[in-house]
Amino acid sequence: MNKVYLALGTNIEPREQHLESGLRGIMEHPNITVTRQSSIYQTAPVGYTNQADFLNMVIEIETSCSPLALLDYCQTLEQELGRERTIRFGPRTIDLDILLYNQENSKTERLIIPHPRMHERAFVLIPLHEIAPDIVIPEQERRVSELIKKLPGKDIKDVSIWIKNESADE
Ligand SMILES: Nc1ncnc2c1ncn2[C@@H]1O[C@H](COP(=O)(O)OP(=O)(O)OP(=O)(O)O)[C@@H](O)[C@H]1O
Ligand SMILES: Nc1nc2c(c(=O)[nH]1)N=C(CO)CN2
Repeated sequence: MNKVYLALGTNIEPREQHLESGLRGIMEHPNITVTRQSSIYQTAPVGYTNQADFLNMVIEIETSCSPLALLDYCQTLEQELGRERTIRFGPRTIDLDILLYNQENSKTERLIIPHPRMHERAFVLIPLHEIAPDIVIPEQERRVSELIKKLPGKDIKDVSIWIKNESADE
């Protein structure tokens, strides 16, 4: 079995529903077991900043799928959930990124593992730290708990725990 970390993100309403649909899609795959999931975080947009805040989370899965099979499946789910690719780093109903695949280091045209921007993104490192603080990021050769300390204070302030509003579902 392979231990993999995935990042989920959405900034189009209804954001919680999109996150839940993405998570459900992952759970429904016969060869994937979700073993841990972080809290949901509300995060200010990074990169292209003229867009709504995101909800982000990170999950740990065990899977017999290859990295490329996993990428195919994530992209199919993104399509099914109505993601349109327009602006780079722009708004999306659901974004599913592969962060880590065991301790592998690989670069192909379609897939780079570890995800090339994960080590500098508070919206990835903070949820990842909640579920796997001691995991080492290959290439960086640093634990998540060390990388998080290098984040600028401003980036950390842009990430806060999202408290689910139960009454919003009624
Ligand atoms: N680790 C990875 N996880 C997901 N996609 C990846 C990865 N490495 C490379 N890619 C490639 O990146 C392409 C663009 O992905 P996507 O549209 O999700 O980017 P983005 O979400 O806008 O930006 P970012 O990758 O910075 O989160 C995908 O088509 C995929 O082939
Ligand atoms: N806060 C936040 N910002 C982003 C995100 C994201 O998931 N959360 N995803 C991006 C492209 O993948 C670009 N910027």
